Amino acid sequence: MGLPAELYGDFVIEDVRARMILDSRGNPTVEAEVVTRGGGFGRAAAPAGASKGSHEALELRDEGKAFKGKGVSRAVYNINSVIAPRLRGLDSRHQRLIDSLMCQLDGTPNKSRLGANAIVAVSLAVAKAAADTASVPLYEYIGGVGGTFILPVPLLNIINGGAHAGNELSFQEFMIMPVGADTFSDAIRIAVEVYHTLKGVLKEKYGAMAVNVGDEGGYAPPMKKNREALDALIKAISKAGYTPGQEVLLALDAAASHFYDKSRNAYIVDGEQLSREELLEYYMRLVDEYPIASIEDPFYEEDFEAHAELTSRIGNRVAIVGDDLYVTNLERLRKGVEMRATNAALLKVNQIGTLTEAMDYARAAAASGMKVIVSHRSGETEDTAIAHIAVGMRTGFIKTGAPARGERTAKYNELLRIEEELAGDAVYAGRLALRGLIYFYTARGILQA
Ligand SMILES: C=C(OP(=O)(O)O)C(=O)O
Ligand SMILES: [Mg+2]
Repeated sequence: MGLPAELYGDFVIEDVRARMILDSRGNPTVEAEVVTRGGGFGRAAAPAGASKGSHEALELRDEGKAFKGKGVSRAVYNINSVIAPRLRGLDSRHQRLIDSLMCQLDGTPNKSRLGANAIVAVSLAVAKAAADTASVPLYEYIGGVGGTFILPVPLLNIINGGAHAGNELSFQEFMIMPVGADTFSDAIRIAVEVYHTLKGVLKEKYGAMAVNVGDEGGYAPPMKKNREALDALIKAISKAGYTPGQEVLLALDAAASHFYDKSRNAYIVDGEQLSREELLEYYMRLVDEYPIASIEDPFYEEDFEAHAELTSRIGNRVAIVGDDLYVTNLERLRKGVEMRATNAALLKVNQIGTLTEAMDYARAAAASGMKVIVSHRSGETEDTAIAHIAVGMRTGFIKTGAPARGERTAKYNELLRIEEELAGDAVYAGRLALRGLIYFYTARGILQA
């Protein structure tokens, strides 16, 4: 069969170009555009982390004075002068081939020559251009037609701590999961009601300054202990008229590498020094006291054993999620699977650098029974690709900040549009997630976790 020659020609990449734009922290980042012969257009931008895992692919930054050494002119140059000439004339649908060509051109294990920021922007822009040429939305291009799409449960980070805020909270993210809704739009309404109610709760107890926001749009109150944040969330959920543990669950990103003191082999939590065993007990108490459904990076990024211990103790009722632990890297994920380190994996495309590698990682995680959470970075742009990846890959979960700040609402708003577009052909993952019935799209088809 195959497509007629004229149609095949439509998908041919005619141009690839790049520019510097700003991310949500006011830092330069790189944006790529791909144009196909048929007039298809794709534009994508690289996000940037603040609490990065040390095994992430490298984000190439300039060393000169401009932007205090944070510029991206080298990454932009690499797209325009190294990548673009090699991509022109290729079929934009050949994502795997194009991604591996970029990996070859780079030639390093961590994409340090061309920069993962350069590569990820092009990789996503190629997929968007191919989808546009085919006149299908990106989620459909990624996920294919014929199966029910799943609108993900959002994990909304509404209290910011750690590296994302100027307060003393040791955990980085205190999130809510509005599972008790029938639709994604209803889940967002619940989340917004809790977010706004939380503002009042925080003002009342900590004063007006407490509702200044952190990098991901969550409030950054002057709290000292993690339980203060959890108590505030519970109060806000109840005051907004919902039942914690039923309609709304809690989720944490401890981001423990950032409060791990290597020299003492100990964790500094709530101003106290805890051994790995004491931290494990601390988590066990927290999940008994609060309706916590998910804990990301509970231990520092090299301690697979401690993750495995926690997963064996509470993995039957709580998602233990690897972010800095896996950095969207298949090799590290495989080690995690072998050691049963976690039962869930975070997916950040820019941690590894190409859409193909990120999708391989998601499939491998799902095939081993792990839940997959598609994630933004703390430094974001208006790019909405991750909303499409979550729907297309039917991961059932997305974490993309508070329901405020344009770079975060860009993703939630895109999901609202997708929901409307799919109408009855999509289900909201909320109650499915509650019952552990999330379906994953895998290379071999649909798999029930
Ligand atoms: C989103 C996160 O933060 P960052 O982008 O700063 O790594 C995270 O740690 O999950
Ligand atoms: Mg994290």
